[in-house]
Amino acid sequence: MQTYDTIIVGAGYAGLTATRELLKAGKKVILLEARDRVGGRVHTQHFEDGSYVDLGAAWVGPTQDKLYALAKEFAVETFPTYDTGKSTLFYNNKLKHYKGLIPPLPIGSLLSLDMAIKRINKLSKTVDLKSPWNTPDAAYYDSMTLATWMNRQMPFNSAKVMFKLAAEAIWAADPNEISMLHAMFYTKSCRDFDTLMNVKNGAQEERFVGGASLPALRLAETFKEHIRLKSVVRAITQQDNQVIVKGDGFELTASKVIVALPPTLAGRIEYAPIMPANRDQLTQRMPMGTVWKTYAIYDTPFWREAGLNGLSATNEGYVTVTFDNSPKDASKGIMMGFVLGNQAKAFNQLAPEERKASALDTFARFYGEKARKPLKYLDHSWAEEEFTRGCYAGLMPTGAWTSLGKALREPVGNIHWAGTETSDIWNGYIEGAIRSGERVAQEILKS
Ligand SMILES: Cc1cc2nc3c(=O)[nH]c(=O)nc-3n(C[C@H](O)[C@H](O)[C@H](O)COP(=O)(O)OP(=O)(O)OC[C@H]3O[C@@H](n4cnc5c(N)ncnc54)[C@H](O)[C@@H]3O)c2cc1C
Repeated sequence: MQTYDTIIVGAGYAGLTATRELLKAGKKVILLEARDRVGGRVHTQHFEDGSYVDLGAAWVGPTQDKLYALAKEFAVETFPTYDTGKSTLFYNNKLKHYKGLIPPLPIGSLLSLDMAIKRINKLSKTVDLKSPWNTPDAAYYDSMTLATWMNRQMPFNSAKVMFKLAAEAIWAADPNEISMLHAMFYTKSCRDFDTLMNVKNGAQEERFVGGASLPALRLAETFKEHIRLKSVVRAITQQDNQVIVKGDGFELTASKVIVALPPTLAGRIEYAPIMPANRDQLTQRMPMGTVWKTYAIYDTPFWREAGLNGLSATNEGYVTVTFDNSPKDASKGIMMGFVLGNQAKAFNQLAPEERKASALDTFARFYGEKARKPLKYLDHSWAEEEFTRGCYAGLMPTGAWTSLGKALREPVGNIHWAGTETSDIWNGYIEGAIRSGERVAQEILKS
């Protein structure tokens, strides 16, 4: 049986980072990855004509310093998300184009929306990021969903609708699925609500030339002899101060194991002895969000000629938010539409042709009839991926942070936990995954 200092499970950005850090420290390690590729929730799909789309993560923005550093180290260029021109809103059967960040709504609704955003920013400042359960009034905020809080905050329906659209785009979940304490934690973890929503000075500010997988692929290339693809880990046994990791056709031992998976997937591994009750219960309570990305690829980004920036929102249909995802040189026009939360759960049940017709209907409503005739249409569901089961990340429903949150990062014997869900900074993002990989490597080196 092969023996290692550390076995790392999962070659997303978290597992890759942990592997690199431990190799730097001279440790004997192996990284086991279920899929036939590295990158996990980041997957750039390339086409024969040279174009590409990010099926998973795509954007990087200010304060995501670790991801920027990695991109720089591996000579991956970033470029601004296109946002020149007017945004589009289809609401109450009316199509409106507008400049800047403020949607064309009645003044009462705008004030109500603005107050709600200010309020969530203020509340989020009170969160103890390292121990959210120690936040003042943690039990109170953990006893209500984000939806309950929204209903109390916003008397105007259109303010609520706009806030809901933003929340769905931020969490890929319905606000009734998320604890208010989690929403506050996540908001602070990513700076503030404005950062989460915005393109300029926000989480959607830039993309990667060549796609968001490129830094991961280039990093993995530097230690490829330490990575085993197509190696699904099924069972982890702790015995005699050693850990035995079993999968289909392999059995390896190590002093330590890092599980760098979303908690719900970590919970599907068979442990012996079984996990402590609170760890097991936690992994039963952290569902993944639900999201589809839909893409229509055109000869040119024709909406730009009409002065539109490709940023749109609507509360009708399945696709509710769109972005211009054309390449830096605009050699193609690529429109990306998100289907999020409950819309995504309904979209899951449509036939491929129905999904295509519905997404193109929405694009045509925003950008005219030309949008109905793309060179290519594709869509992608993360809930159907065996080794992800939903996106963007694992979410905390009511009660989970305050009753079980401690079990999220706490090692169990010689098993340590990583992955973006364990990060207190940029939780849910690539940046959080990288930081979790660095944190877990230090945890192991110090133990
Ligand atoms: C549609 C979408 C849009 C997103 N947009 C953005 C964005 O714009 N910017 C951003 O920063 N983030 C975004 N994210 C989130 C980002 O992708 C994740 O936060 C990040 O990639 C998580 O990395 P990770 O290493 O923690 O986990 P993962 O990437 O999930 O890595 C876990 C790895 O473990 C493997 N695995 C699973 N089970 C097993 C097993 N039993 N044995 C062995 N291996 C296993 C998986 O195949 C995977 O490779 C988005 C995600 C999605 C899906």
